[in-house]
Amino acid sequence: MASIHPMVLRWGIISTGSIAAQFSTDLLIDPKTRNVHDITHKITAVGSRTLPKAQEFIDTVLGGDKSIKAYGDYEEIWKDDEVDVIYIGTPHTHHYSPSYSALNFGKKHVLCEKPVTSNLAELQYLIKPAKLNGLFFMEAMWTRFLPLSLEVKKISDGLDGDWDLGLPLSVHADLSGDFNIHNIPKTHRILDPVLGGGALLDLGPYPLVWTIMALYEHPAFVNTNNDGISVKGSMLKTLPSLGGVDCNTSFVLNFQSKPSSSTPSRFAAQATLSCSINTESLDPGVTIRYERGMIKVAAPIYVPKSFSVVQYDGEKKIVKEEKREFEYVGRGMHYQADEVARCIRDGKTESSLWGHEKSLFEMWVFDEVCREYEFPPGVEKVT
Ligand SMILES: NC(=O)C1=CN([C@@H]2O[C@H](COP(=O)(O)OP(=O)(O)OC[C@H]3O[C@@H](n4cnc5c(N)ncnc54)[C@H](OP(=O)(O)O)[C@@H]3O)[C@@H](O)[C@H]2O)C=CC1
Ligand SMILES: O=C1OC[C@@H](O)[C@H](O)[C@H]1O
Repeated sequence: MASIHPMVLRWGIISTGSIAAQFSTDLLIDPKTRNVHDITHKITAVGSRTLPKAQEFIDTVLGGDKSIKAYGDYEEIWKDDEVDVIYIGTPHTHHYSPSYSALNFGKKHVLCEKPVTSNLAELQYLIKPAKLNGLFFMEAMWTRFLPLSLEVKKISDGLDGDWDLGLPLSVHADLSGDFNIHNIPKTHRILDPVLGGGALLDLGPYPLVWTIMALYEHPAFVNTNNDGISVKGSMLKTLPSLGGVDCNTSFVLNFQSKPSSSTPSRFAAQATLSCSINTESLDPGVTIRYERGMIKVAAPIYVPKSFSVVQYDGEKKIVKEEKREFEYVGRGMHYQADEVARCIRDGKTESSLWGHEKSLFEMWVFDEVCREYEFPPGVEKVT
């Protein structure tokens, strides 16, 4: 519905790397061109470790807009009264400190890149000041907000009247990328253990988000403090000369819950997930099998452009099939930004689609998978 006075959310951007540029570019798209009329986004400040980089980012990515302030450190961003919410796009192991300062000292809302922290303990420590200060805080799990994801979820949950696939039985999901690991500098964030290098923390969030959508959030899965969920992981690491980070990681999650009054069948499903930094993704990147059908999501699973669904009869004969394709204005990172704006406007401290509980679950899973991996001393700020 059109609003006469769209709420203007003022963003401060922390860091000037590749994803900060992509996210900021999506923020610049006029929401009206996306048929969004109730909120709008304005970047008011950019903070970098060096002032020239902040200014260069404004000049090259943000069209040289003179109204945007450039800062030569991150602290100035959370001190700025013209910033409502801070976007953090630093490497994984540098998510905790700026998030903590913004929430605790700056009393600013925060959207922080994935993985939200290096471990579960760090995340638990961030949620405390967020709650205490009544601030919105979310991991930038943009995939959860894509229109494609919302449609897959409706079918998967049995809420699309045209489809009746039954309960999910299994998820297979992979996100990989050939980062050319033998030829990039050892200081690249994908290899450097100090920056949280390796496959799991960088790519693992995406196979997991599809599992969370299909299984963890399924209306028939009754979750009692994760009691019905088990995790096992296996990591193949790079040679020490390449940092010794995880190169190929697989993890399996079992979800089981007893029948409830609303769901007479027992919920039992397995997710088999993988991520690699030395090879391409599998395509389709996600396959979800159900009692009476299957959904396949095309790679890349962080921003898929199509999915297909089939439904079977009792003899496993296909009775119905469909492929749906999607196009997004920009990269598609604005859907999560719109969610942030609406939550803040409505006084919410977390999103109902990707709230603290889901990020806590993600970091718990990663801690379990990482049992055989140790960060260099001092990298984890809370243990
Ligand atoms: N949602 C998505 O699709 C994607 C998310 N990401 C996430 O975003 C984060 C950043 O990734 P990406 O943009 O590719 O990384 P880049 O290396 O391109 O950028 C990271 C930026 O962080 C800042 N920074 C702060 N401390 C350090 C440090 N010690 N070493 C290096 N840079 C530092 C730098 O900005 P400055 O010098 O200005 O301070 C740098 O430009 C990761 O956590 C990743 O998981 C990445 C890609 C896609
Ligand atoms: O979030 C991400 O998605 C795309 C990948 O290429 C990137 O490394 C990762 O950080």
